[in-house]
Order: sequence, then C-alpha cells, then structure tokens
Amino acid sequence: MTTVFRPFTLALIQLGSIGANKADNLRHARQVILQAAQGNGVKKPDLIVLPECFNSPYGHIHFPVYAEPIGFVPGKPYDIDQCQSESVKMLSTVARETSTWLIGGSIPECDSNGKVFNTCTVYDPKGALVATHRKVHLFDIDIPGQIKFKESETLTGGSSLSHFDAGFAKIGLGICYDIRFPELAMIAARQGCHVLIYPGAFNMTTGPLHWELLSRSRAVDNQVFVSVCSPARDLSAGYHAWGHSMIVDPMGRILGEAGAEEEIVYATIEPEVLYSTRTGIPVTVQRRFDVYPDVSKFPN
Ligand SMILES: NC(=O)CCC(=O)C(=O)O
Repeated sequence: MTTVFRPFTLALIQLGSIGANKADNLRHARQVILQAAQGNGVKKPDLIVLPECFNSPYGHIHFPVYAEPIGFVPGKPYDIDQCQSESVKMLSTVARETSTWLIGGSIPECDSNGKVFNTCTVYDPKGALVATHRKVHLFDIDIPGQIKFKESETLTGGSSLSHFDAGFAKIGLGICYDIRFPELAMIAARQGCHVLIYPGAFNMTTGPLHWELLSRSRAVDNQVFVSVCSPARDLSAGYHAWGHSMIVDPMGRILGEAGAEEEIVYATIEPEVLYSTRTGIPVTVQRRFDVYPDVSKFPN
C-alpha cells in the first residue's frame, strides 16, 4: 500500500535544562511538549520531536544508570499500562493529551540480557507506542586534543532499520551518528520514506563542520526532507551539544533552524517540494546499480 503524503507541520524541541535528576528532566520535557503542541500562532503541529538522550546527561557512564526497560517488539501489541519505563509512560500520556504524533528523542534502554541501547520511541496521537529505533552506529570517535567519545563502552548498537507511517507521511528514523551513514538514509528513501528524522547531539568540534552539511547532504542525496533535533547547549554539562536543530527540504534549503538555546522550531512540510525536486533532477530513477551493485563487496 502506498503511503499518503500530505502537508503537515513539524515541531522540533531543542530542549534545555537536561540535568542529573531524571524526574526533573521528564517534567521539563513534558512542559515544553505541551507548549510546542499549542503551535506557533499559525498552526498546531502534527508531529513533535525531542532530542537525543533527553532524560539523562549524555555520557557513556550515565547510560546504564538511567536505562529503562521498554520491551517493544515490532508488529506485536504493546501495553503501556504494563510498561516499566517512566519515560515511555510520560511520552505516551502527553502524546494522547495533545493528540499529536510524538518522536520521543532517545533514552537509554536496557533489555533482559543486561544490554543497553540508545533508543528512540514513537507515539501516535492516542498515545500508542508504534515504533522504536535503537541507534545502529555507536558514536566512537577520537580526534586528539578535541573530542574522544566511546558509546560502545556501555552501549550495544541496534541491528535494524526503523520506518513508520504517520498517515500524512512515511518517516525514517536514525539517531545522531547514524546520519553519517548514507546507506541507512538511502534505504529509507528507497523504501518510500518522505522524511528522515534524527534526534541528535553533535558536539562543539564536529557540530560546526558537519551537522548542517550532513543534514543537507542526506536531504539532497535522497530528495527527502531531513530533520535533526538537538538538546540546547549547556556549558555546565559534561557534554556540550552544538544545538542548531533544523529542518531541510529535498532541495537542501533550510526551512527552520534553532540557535544554541532552548527553542521550538516549526516548519510546514510540503509534499510538492519533494515531487518537483524529483521531477526536475530525476536522480532517484537514474541510479546505475548495474555499475555499483553492492558497495560492501569493495575493500576499504
Ligand atoms: N551523539 C552522537 O552520536 C554525536 C555524533 C557526533 O557528534 C558526530 O560528530 O558524529
């Protein structure tokens, strides 16, 4: 069945005040979601997005401490009342109260084998948990003198791709470092996603260089809308996020962008832009898979 793609309003919450107290983080996130759901004076959003790791400080030592069991299995019914995750319960409740689709950024998730994942959860306007995405590519980098970070110290990478149908668009999910891997975005687009959404938290070294570049690249490569949602910058925290949450259209134009502080960014997603981009520059039907059939066969 082909997914309907209709105009809709997207709101990104560049959340601030993410501290050590999880209950405070959840309270604050709920309050800003309620505010975002009011709209920007023009239109109430159809979909609200939170940033990566919105309920805990961002750092590998924190993930196991803040991790919550979610236990979502795609395609199986999920009972929110039985769920052990306070973050999932809050997100489900506020999605229902606001009658809005909600992409709950990400939270550390633990499974029954003691593995911890960086997981995004998605709620429909009735509060049902309809999709999850476990960050596939862990953020392990070392730029001497600038930044060293190793999520794999405590996290396990997810092993599947995640797309969902919101009724007004098919949406592909990734988390932060996942945006550096064009294969994930290309598969989502080839499977019919119109919009790719990455809760993220780039840093002050790579953020200025790559955050916008990667967002616009994934949008132009695949002729889809791309949106990246960061926490606000907090120079008193252990990790300094770049901020600059943004929404990019299939031509690579930035439709809305935050600064470094807490802010809500709204944009209207117009399907016509995707269709006219694909008609004018038809790369999506000009690919030469006979020349480059499977890049994984080539050595590094
Ligand atoms: N949270 C992350 O995955 C950060 C990714 C990042 O900063 C990068 O440069 O990539």
